[in-house]
Amino acid sequence: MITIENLRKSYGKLQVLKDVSISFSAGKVVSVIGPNGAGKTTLSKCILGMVLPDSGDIKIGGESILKKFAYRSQVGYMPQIGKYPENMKIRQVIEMVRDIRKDVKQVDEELIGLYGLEEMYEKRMGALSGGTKQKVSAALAFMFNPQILILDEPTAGLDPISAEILKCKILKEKKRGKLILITSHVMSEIEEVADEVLCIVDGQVKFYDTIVDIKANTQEERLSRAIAKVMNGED
Ligand SMILES: Nc1ncnc2c1ncn2[C@@H]1O[C@H](COP(=O)(O)OP(=O)(O)OP(=O)(O)O)[C@@H](O)[C@H]1O
Repeated sequence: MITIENLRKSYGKLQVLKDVSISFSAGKVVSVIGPNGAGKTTLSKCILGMVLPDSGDIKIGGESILKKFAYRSQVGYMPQIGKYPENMKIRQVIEMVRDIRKDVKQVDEELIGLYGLEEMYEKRMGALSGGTKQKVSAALAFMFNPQILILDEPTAGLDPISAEILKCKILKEKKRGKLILITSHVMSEIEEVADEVLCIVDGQVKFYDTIVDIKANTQEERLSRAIAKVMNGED
């Protein structure tokens, strides 16, 4: 579904992505892990078209997406921290985005309902708690039925019940054939929702494997220990 070929990106003298090549298939949840500053968000932003790589290519369904726009309607994004106009009400933000995406006839409002956002529609974005803002971001990411979802630390800041709702939604959409890339540092969460783990260290792919194989190869039941073993080269 997504093929990344020899991707490189530098910010000034800092080389953030160093020749990254990888393919992701539909119907999978892939957890993107790695130390702070490893290049995870930069990779996501390249796929989203928010950052232009210096060289290499990204293909979706076999076609290069670089400098193209139409494909973006197929990619939903939930940022780590959503930035919204402080004075707009939740209702206005949702209406505005719906207006931009008038082409989509069947909107998915499940998260709006499950998070009870309608009851808070008249609250201004600037007055919301961090967690409620996250719920708005999650609802918007899933709203237009994108084939690809990129979720950056999606449950950070959500209370346990709200996090559970989001995890169920992720699994439901995966079953419908979507590709979901999740950046997360929470191993228990990765274990619950992901099929595969992509580990990026210092701008390079350290490993990319299924959770089943990572555990089998390291003979570890717990994913955190299995990953620590792979990182230390003990498998
Ligand atoms: N717009 C930018 N200009 C300059 N440097 C940047 C920019 N965006 C990111 N960087 C740098 O690129 C490196 C990789 O950042 P990135 O956000 O991709 O890391 P990450 O793996 O997502 O980290 P984290 O786990 O902390 O979110 C970091 O050193 C960061 O400071």
